Order: sequence, then structure tokens, then C-alpha cells
Amino acid sequence: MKHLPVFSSSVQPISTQSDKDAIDLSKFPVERIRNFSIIAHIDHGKSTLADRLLEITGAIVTTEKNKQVLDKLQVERERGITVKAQTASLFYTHKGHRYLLNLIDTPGHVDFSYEVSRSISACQGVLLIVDANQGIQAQTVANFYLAFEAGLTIIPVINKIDLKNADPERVEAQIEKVFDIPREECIRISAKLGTNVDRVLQEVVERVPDDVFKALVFDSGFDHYRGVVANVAVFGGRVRKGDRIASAFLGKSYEVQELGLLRPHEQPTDGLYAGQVGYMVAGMKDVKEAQIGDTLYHQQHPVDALPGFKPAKAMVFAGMYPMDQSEYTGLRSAIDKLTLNDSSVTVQKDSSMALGAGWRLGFLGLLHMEVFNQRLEQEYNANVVVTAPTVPYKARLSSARLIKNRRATQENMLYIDEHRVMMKYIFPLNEIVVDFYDLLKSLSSGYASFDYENAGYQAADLIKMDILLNGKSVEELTMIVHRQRAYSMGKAMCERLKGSIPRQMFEIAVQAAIGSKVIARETIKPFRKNVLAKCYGGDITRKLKLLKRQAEGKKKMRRIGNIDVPKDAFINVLKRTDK
Ligand SMILES: Nc1nc2c(ncn2[C@@H]2O[C@H](COP(=O)(O)OP(=O)(O)OP(=O)(O)O)[C@@H](O)[C@H]2O)c(=O)[nH]1
Repeated sequence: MKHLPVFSSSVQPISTQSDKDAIDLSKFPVERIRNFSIIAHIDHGKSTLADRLLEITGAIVTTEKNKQVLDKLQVERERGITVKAQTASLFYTHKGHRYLLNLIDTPGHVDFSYEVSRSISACQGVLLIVDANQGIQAQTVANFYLAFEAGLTIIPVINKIDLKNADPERVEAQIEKVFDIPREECIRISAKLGTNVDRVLQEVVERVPDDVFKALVFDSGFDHYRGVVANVAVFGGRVRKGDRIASAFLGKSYEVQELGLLRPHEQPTDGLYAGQVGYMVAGMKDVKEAQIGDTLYHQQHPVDALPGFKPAKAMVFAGMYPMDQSEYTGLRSAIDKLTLNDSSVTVQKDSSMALGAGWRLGFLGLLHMEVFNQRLEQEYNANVVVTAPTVPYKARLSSARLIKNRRATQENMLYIDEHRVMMKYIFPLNEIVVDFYDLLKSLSSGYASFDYENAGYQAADLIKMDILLNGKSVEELTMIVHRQRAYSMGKAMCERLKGSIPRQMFEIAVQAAIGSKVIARETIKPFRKNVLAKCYGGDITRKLKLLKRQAEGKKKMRRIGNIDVPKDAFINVLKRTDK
């Protein structure tokens, strides 16, 4: 166990209890409640600050193992990013009053801004973290406006002041210029070293206002034993175990069976009070009964529904199919469970000649899609074939008018300071969805950042390009491309496919075609891998083992015609640039 980096004298951590013990709030009389969220551009230090806040309020003890405790999902720890918003309740004493501070950690990547807006609606204030070296970035601006439009108290926090190149004065000037927040309101901290972090808690207590009553469902998940677990923010009054509640959306009523706080693990309590954020189990069998954005109230005291959430709009679509059709039911139940946990994913049944029965799923971005796929594999052991991601189009057939090609058009430009500029463009979504972010990062040596929102449909000169394997069209790789890009993209896709499909016993022609016209071609030479070559005269068990391994390798392939295509090939061919 390490020593805590900072320990505020005003903090009285509650005595250690096992996570599942109920907290008796009468022993820790909370006088006031503050709900706040941490928002920032990716990597500016939200999770690190959240860890420090948990430590100094005694909710966790620092160890190497529990670094970034709010990042619970395996995919979050592996990628070092936050994907789902998480919640923790902190107890804090300030000027003789006991406060309950409900902290909601949020993801920073653009694909997950839906989680940010949900978290924000459960709060009265936000900590807007800005890196003292990088200054204001794209998601700093986007997240600021989410909080600003929701009318929340915004406390700017300049993080990483310990860095050699930190320039807090410059960042404060940016904040004053871009957000119109006086520079004196900024708090300078180092979340890593713990410097000034206790002042952040004091400012939350002093600047974030108290709130009123009603419960908003802002997240929900499914537990095999207890059914639906809804995360709720109580906007007023209180709810206790045994109460009969109703939901505004479906009008159904339920008895509250269990409720409690998230510290960050579930800790049952007798009740949830105005301003608290916690979890609730009320005998709901289907997560659709705990609609995100719904309002819960006491059955005998109906209230006006709270304003819900802007529904998430899927921007990227891909087909998902079981590796083997016998796994269809298992995969369907895995997708169902995962979408219960991430309601921003849309699901429609689909089927394909080559891949059989499956689904067409809609995601907020490519990273969101990869994370969903990775969660299916890691958390549900699913074997999935993912087809090429596409974006939605509106097509007008037999049009008599040729439409002028439209690329990015600049909307406006704002100088944040003498070194930084914020530019707004209208882009075809297809141009930015796959690798634009990576390319932008590498061209600007990591300095440029980007955020996007849907600007609607616009006319463009688009054509359909097919990819053929030995003359057979792979419909999952059929793409709609801009006419001017067709040749270069067709060529690149054929080259990539050639690199992704292992040699087989016969020659394979990989072609890109527009209608009947072939515009690019690569050839994969035949090859026979004799896995037994190494075993000449060897014993039979070793031979069987090698054949079994070869068969398992084949399982990871998808058969198109008589050609085995590895499932990764579908995503690999779409990455247009090398990292
Ligand atoms: N030097 C220094 N590094 C910091 C500080 N705070 C955070 N970092 C580092 O910055 C990196 C990103 O920190 P995180 O806390 O993961 O950032 P985040 O904003 O939560 O990232 P996402 O959850 O992915 O949006 C990590 O390597 C941290 O160790 C700080 O005060 N000083």
C-alpha cells in the first residue's frame, strides 16, 4: 500500500466497510449534496483526477492495481480510454458541514460524446479539465457547450501543471477568450502529483448549486440475478426500499427492491435522497423498461417528465454475422445483452448470401464499433464476422442532372491564441469516418484534434464499386465511393486484400469493378501449406495436433465461394492509411 499523495485535513473518510455492507446514512448524516461531472478532451487527465478525488475522500486506497478505478471494462483498461461513464459517491466535510459529492466520470473520445451528454443531465456542475500544455482542444470546446447549454456551473481546471512545458497562463487566457470565463476562476492542479486537488473539492462544494426532486434514469444494465439495474439521479425528494414507483415513459409501476450508491462498487443504502446518484433494482425484467432519459416517480405522486436526452444517432453501419450459423442464437443473445448496456447501438436483422443470417448494427463511430466488437469477443466469447463499415446515404435514381463534386467546405475559423486555430468544415461523412482522425494526428504530429456532428445530407457524384474474388462479388465489401476516388481506392483495396488473404491451393484474382468494368486487379499466387511437412515419419498424435491447429485456423476464416477469407480482412481493407 502506498501513501496517499495528498490528504486534506477537512476530509473524514468513512470507516472501512466491506463493499456489500449497507451504509447507514443516519451514522453519516449528509447535509448537502452536489452532483458533478468531469469533462475534458481525451487524455487531459479526467480519470487521473477522479482517482485522486476518490483517494482523498477515502473511497479507495492507492495501489498500482487500482489505478483508474472508474475504468471498469476490460476494453477500457487495455486501450487506456474511458468508454462508459461511471459513477462514484464521495463523502466530504467542509467548514463543518457533511457533503455527499456524486462524481460521474465521462469518456473523452468523440465517439462517446453521447455518454457525456447523459452524464451531464444528471449533474448541476462540471469540472472542465484542460491540459496545461496542450490547451483547449476540439472536445474541450464540444463538452463545454454541452455543459453550457444545460445551464451547469462550469469550473475550469488546468491540469498537468507539473509538466516541463506547462503554460497555465496561456491556457487561462484561452479559457477567458473562448469561453468567456474569468481567468481567476481557473484552478491549477497536477492530478498526477495531487497538487491542489483538495481545492477542487472545496470549489465543487462552494460553486455547484443544490438541487430539487424526481429521478432520472441515465444508464441501465442487466444483472443475471437481479434483472435490470438502473442508474438514477434523484432530482428531488427521496425513494426508499419497498416504495412503489412508476416510470413516465411506459407508465408501469414497480416495487423498489434494492437501491444504493456507487462508490464505485454498489453499496446498498436504505434510501436515495434528493441530489444523490445511485443504482436501483425494482423488478424490471427488460432493460427497455428502464429507458435512458425516463423519469421515475412515486406512483401516488405523478410528476412532469424531466426533459430526456437527445437520442444518439448512428453514423456508421456494419453487418455482424456469427462465424458459424450454429452460433446464431448465442450471438443474438450476446448482442441483445450488450445493447442493453449500450443503448446507442441500433440493431436490425440482416442476411447475406455469403455470411448467412446476421444483423446490421449502427454505431456512433468506428472506434465505437471496434469497442463493441471487442466487448462481444471478450465478455461473451462471441466469434463474429464484421463487414465493411458504411455510412447512410440518400440516393436519387435516374437523376437528369449532374451534380458537382463537393469536398470539404470551410465554414469558419477562430484563433484560440497566437499558436492555435479552430476551423469548422463541412465534410462528406465518408471522408472522415474511417481514418481521418489517425491521418490528422500523424500529419500534425499529434497536435491537431477534431470533433464532428451531423450536418445533414448533400448531393455528391457517387458510384458503386464492387470487389470480386475470382469473379464473385463480395457484397460485404461493395462500397459507395466518390467517382474521382474510385481508381485509387479500388487499387488500394485490392492490394490490402491481397495482403490479408493467405495463399490458397489455387490462384485468386482480386478485382475492383464499376459495373462490368474492372478498374484494378491483384493476383494471389497458389500455395499449399503442408502442415505435416515438419512431421515426416513423426508420431501420429503430433500430426493430429497440427491438423487440429490448422482446422482451428480455418475456423477464423470466412468462406466466400471456395476462398477462405480471414475475418480481420473486412476491417483491414478499409483502413486507407498506414498508421
Ligand atoms: N504529468 C502529468 N500527467 C498527467 C496528469 N494527469 C494525468 N496525466 C497523464 O495523462 C494521461 C491521460 O490521463 P487520463 O486520466 O487517462 O486521461 P483521461 O482524460 O481520463 O482520458 P480518457 O478517459 O481516455 O478520456 C495519463 O498518462 C496520465 O498519467 C498530471 O497532472 N501530470
